[in-house]
Amino acid sequence: MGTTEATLRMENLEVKDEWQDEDFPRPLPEDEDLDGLTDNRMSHSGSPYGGHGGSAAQIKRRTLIAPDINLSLDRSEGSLLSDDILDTPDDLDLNVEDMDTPDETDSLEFIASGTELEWEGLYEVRDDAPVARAKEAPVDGSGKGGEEGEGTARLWRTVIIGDQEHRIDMQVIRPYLRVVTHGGYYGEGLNAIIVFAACYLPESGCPDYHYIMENLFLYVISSLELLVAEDYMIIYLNGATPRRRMPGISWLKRCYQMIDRRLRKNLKCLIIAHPSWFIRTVLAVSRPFISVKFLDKVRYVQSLEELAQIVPMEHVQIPECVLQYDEERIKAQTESVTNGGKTTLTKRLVKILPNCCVIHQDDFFKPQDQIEVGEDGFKQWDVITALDMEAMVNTVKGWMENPVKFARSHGVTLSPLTDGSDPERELHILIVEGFLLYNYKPLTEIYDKCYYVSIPYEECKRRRSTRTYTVPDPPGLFDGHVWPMYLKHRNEMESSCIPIRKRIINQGLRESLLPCSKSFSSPTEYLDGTKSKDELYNQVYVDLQNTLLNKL
Ligand SMILES: Nc1ncnc2c1ncn2[C@@H]1O[C@H](COP(=O)(O)OP(=O)(O)OP(=O)(O)O)[C@@H](O)[C@H]1O
Ligand SMILES: NC(=O)c1ccc[n+]([C@@H]2O[C@H](CO)[C@@H](O)[C@H]2O)c1
Repeated sequence: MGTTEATLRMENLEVKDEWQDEDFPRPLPEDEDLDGLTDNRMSHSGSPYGGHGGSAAQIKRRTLIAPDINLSLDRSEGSLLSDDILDTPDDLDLNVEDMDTPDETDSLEFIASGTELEWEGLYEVRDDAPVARAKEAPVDGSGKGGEEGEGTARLWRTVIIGDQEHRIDMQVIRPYLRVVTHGGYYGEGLNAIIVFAACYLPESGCPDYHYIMENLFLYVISSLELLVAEDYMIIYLNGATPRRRMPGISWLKRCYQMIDRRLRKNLKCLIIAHPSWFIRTVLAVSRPFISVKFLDKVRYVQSLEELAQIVPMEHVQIPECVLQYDEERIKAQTESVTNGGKTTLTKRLVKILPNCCVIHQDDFFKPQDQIEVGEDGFKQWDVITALDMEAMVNTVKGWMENPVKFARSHGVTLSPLTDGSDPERELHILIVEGFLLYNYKPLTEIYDKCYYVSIPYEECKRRRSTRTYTVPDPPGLFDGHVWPMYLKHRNEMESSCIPIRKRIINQGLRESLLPCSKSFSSPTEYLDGTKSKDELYNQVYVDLQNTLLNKL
């Protein structure tokens, strides 16, 4: 196999002759090397980390020495083995003090002081070369050391992180090595794509779970050190990962904290594919503790198609189960095509969104005897004074002040992130649904995400004729009052700078307003109410997910 000109610039990284790379995910070589590497690493059959083909060269065993990382394998506080880390997988106490992001100065410093490690050596790893040997069996009390010598010599990998030397038990993590892979490069230069496939993680109930995760942790950290030369992105494939395989928060937190400053700063984007509510909620509740800069790097994609729009996928390995998961999700979306309408839509959204409360504007109509009668002889139902808006705003404020209390008093079941977690810190959503929301200033100021459903005059009239409100429409109400009021309010709304992203084209429209609150801040979405109910639902659901995730 040929060499590559690519170089790693690794601050204070020392490479010793103890690193054996056979199982290690490697950066991709230059074009001419690609095929050989792909054969081994891009397929999912058999062991993707088997030895490379091609002419023999010498194995270079290397020890990576990364700077400024304090790792300890004892069980003292803060060490990898300490119970407070490993036994509290869902600990949300994210210390993100140092989750800062790159600035120009740091990058320059880094490049200036960087030690260059040439890829060349990494590709000259061959089976006929000297075998990496652990210096000694680990003294970890785990009994996992295995014996040195023939047949077991490759089972240990030595890495030096900070001042400490660590050995990775390669045997125990061998089934999980595909957790981290190199997915090629993006943009100009050596901007690596690192793929983290959560589905390959061990199940939390498996024997030696902590021991495996501890070794996997070291493996991931050292993989990152080796794979990342310049800026990089991580694709976190969350799909097809049952909860029992999800890494504990502490493990993820530890990963983040242990990677050195250069890696942290050079991380440009963390893409979470197929995010579950769990992952999203974790980030949501961690929001107060995670730096805004770091959160800005997080992007969510709902499908592999969406991922492919952002990332060159040529060398990104997608596990079979994730591919399947992706297909099933698309199917589910396509199959569910039917339905729509703002109340209908709201009812469906409430069922799927976590901790979601609803306030219906219609519930705030004043009693019939308080509704004014206009010059046209009709009761004026479609004006803001027909509604007790003060009461409505107070209700919205009640939710804002204490969504947990609000939810409980309205019979909304709260879904805790984890047993015993604090519901106050969880994500809460409020949908405010009504026909005259954007025309009432105290409310327009609180919406974070707005939807605007429109249908043409004829369709509106037709649908209305099938409805029976608590006070049925007298003949002529629609043309004499309802529709004219709609046009008036729409004009008012449009001229009051409320952002309607897609302007209404059809003159004969009646809108339903479906603003949605908490933690969103995106412009109003125009929805075509003539679409089927399912189409509308899918559109809003996906949009809400994306908006929520990207704005958190
Ligand atoms: N996308 C749709 N396609 C066909 N019919 C629909 C669609 N959406 C709603 N409908 C029908 O239109 C009627 C009104 O729906 P819905 O109650 O959801 O609307 P709304 O905007 O809440 O009305 P309101 O003016 O009472 O607030 C219902 O009969 C519903 O079944
Ligand atoms: N919900 C009611 O009490 C009521 C009574 C009379 C008319 N309406 C109509 O509801 C629509 C908003 O959902 C408005 O167009 C009202 O005309 C509602």
